[in-house]
Amino acid sequence: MILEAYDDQLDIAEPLWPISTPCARNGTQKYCIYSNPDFADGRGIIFFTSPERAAEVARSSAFTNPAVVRSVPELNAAESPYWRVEYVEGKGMGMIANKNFRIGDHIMSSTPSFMIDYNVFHYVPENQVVQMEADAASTLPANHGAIFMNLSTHDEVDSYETRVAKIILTNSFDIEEKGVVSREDEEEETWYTVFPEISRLNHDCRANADYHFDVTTLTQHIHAVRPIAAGEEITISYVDPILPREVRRKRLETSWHFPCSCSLCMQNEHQTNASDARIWQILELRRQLRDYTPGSAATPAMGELMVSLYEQERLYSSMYEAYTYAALEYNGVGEPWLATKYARLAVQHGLAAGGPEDQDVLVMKELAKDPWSHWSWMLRTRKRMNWGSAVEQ
Ligand SMILES: C[S@@+](CC[C@H](N)C(=O)[O-])C[C@H]1O[C@@H](n2cnc3c(N)ncnc32)[C@H](O)[C@@H]1O
Repeated sequence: MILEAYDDQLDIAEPLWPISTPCARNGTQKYCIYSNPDFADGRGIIFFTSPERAAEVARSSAFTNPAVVRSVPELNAAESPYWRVEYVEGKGMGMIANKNFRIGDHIMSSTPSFMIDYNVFHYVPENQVVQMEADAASTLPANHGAIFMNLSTHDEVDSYETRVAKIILTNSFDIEEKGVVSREDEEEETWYTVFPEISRLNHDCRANADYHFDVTTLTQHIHAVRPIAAGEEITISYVDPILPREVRRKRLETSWHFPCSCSLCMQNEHQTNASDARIWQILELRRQLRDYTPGSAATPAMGELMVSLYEQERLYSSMYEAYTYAALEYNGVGEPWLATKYARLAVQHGLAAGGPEDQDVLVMKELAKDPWSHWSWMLRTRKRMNWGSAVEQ
């Protein structure tokens, strides 16, 4: 692995990325630090990626039209009437609600400190990644740098370099977005991303808030997915919530290195067995409801059962999935009113959890507008009765 100076890059030059460090090269692959301290009115942002991706990022709307980023409410707020950062027993710092929130209420929004292309971890040796991350962190504007360097490292660290690496490891979200670099022919890419203020949110298997990323503003948004009372801790789920307890616990131990002590993990044996049984039933129902062949056994009653199981399981951030299944089943047998009821609920809950671009939200908006013209109208009936030329087998 060779470290290369920045100035041999072809198409990335000032003022797109005013600050850089030497690049790492591995065969034809090349990965560099691209830092822009002017991003989001002087908040700053760092990318660790290839020159081609950095060039595309710099052409995206968040860079070419700063007004779109500026228009986000509560953007990068260091303090807020909505929340405060406070020590929480057994979890380190956490975020506490300063007011009551209703489902769908916006809590906070933040732009990243770092966005690291996942390929970096495949092509650049670990010690070099650590050194480049450390060099990059020092390019953040002072205020942003101080917030970033104060984030949790989960456990003790002994050097500046390890601190930066551990902060990134402890606080990153996987941002899987087509569109950060928008090339149709590309597979969806993943960016390992730190949003500093949002990093104070601790885990709960039945979280009361959820997040989604807006690619046009490079912003992570947090919304309430159930009513939150002033004084309650605001939480998100670090793992897929639709997993049996032992699997959730193991994932948290392996990936996050803390034992799960949320209310769901601490239930007694009867409650745990009942919860796990519901999870297995949800997974089986999901398989049947996703089956669109003529032989599918899916019915509206299964959609209703799915909604009930999600409610019993307190799957607040996923409720919109259950409503979506129910809406599609009712529409699939020609019940427009119940289909519309569930489609509206799916949109209401989905906007908070998945955001306006979420696939279920888009499909449910269409269904709620006109169930009769929706692709799902009488789909089950048509398939089972083998009606019409549009029937796929
Ligand atoms: C993204 S940070 C969350 C904020 C962190 N507590 C702080 O002090 O900044 C993730 C770290 O918080 C701690 N953490 C988060 N959720 C937790 C939970 N439910 N129980 C115990 N520790 C938790 C773990 O140390 C984890 O590595």
